[in-house]
Amino acid sequence: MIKKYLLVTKPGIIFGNMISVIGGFLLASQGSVDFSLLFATIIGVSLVVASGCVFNNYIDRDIDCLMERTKNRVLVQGLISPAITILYACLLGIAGFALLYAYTNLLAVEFALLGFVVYVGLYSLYLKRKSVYGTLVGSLSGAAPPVIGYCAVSNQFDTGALILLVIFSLWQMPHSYAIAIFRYKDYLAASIPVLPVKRGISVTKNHITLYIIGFIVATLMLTISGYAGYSYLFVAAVVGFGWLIMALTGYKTTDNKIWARKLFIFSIVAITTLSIMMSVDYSQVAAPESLLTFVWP
Ligand code: HEM
Ligand SMILES: CC(C)=CCC/C(C)=C/CC/C(C)=C/COP(=O)(O)OP(=O)(O)O
Repeated sequence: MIKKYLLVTKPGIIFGNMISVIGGFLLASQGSVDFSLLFATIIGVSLVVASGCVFNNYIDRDIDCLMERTKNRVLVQGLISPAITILYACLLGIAGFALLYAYTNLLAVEFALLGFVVYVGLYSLYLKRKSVYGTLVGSLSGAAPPVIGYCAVSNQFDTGALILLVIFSLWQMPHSYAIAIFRYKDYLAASIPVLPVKRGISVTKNHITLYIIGFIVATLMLTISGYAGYSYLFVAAVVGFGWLIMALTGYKTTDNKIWARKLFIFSIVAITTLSIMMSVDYSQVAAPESLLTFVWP
């Protein structure tokens, strides 16, 4: 009974985002951690992400039934009624936003709202089905959780927050493209315009290589800008160049599916490792200038 209500929230994605929330939060904390704020931020963001995922699953029922990977999902099987699904998604979202509003700050709430609107509104409702740029727009939503974690502490969108946004946005492109390659038949069957389907696997390999190079530069900028230390820099360089070398083997591989699945698995290892390293190897920076002070209208 309960299991279907857990599965419909995409626990794997929630867990992955939780790691990046903690990474952003601890990076901004710079050693002085407010654990009650951390707990509220983790739960609040997880509830908002869960809400977004339930809405996404509700919206995607018609295409999920066409893909091997998703055809057995809870809503495709009709295990939860549409009305209950919508109510459940709303309750998760209300609880998450209320928690963030009560215990964090308006800037964090605004980034949660941004991530939610981009994921459910722009990506799920429209771009995923209509545009090859859906993944690029979707990556903005996936970059929201670590920025929420960071801003829950900093209460300002400074250079550190911007670098986090860029790191996580760039990371998601090879992550998603690798999936789109090893799940190529699924996306073709569901007519989802991901890059490999629209422009071919060779072009996608070029994009993957360029995005990983951009990702490496962005990850190193955290240390160069004084937000993270040299242990983080070393690990970021090893992980980034390891991922790049793995990507480059794609130009010689005889089996794109196996190569892409390895690249996807490495993407999870990469982002998890970096989230941990930025949590433990921050550096004491002077109070950074705010780049962007969102004000609530
Ligand atoms: C443009 C953004 C993203 C896209 C299009 C995307 C797409 C996907 C897809 C389709 C899967 C299922 C792969 C499979 O099972 O074959 C997946 C798995 C996964 N993704 Fe992403 N993802 C994105 C962002 C993220 C973010 C931001 C995180 C966390 C930081 C994340 C973490 C994971 C994890 C942990 C898995 C494996 C667990 C699972 O399959 O549920 N992804 N991703
Ligand atoms: C604050 C907030 C709500 C942030 C959103 C965090 C989040 C869920 C990021 C993932 C973004 C994304 C495009 C996932 C793929 O969805 P998909 O529909 O392509 O995946 P699927 O085919 O497995 O359903």
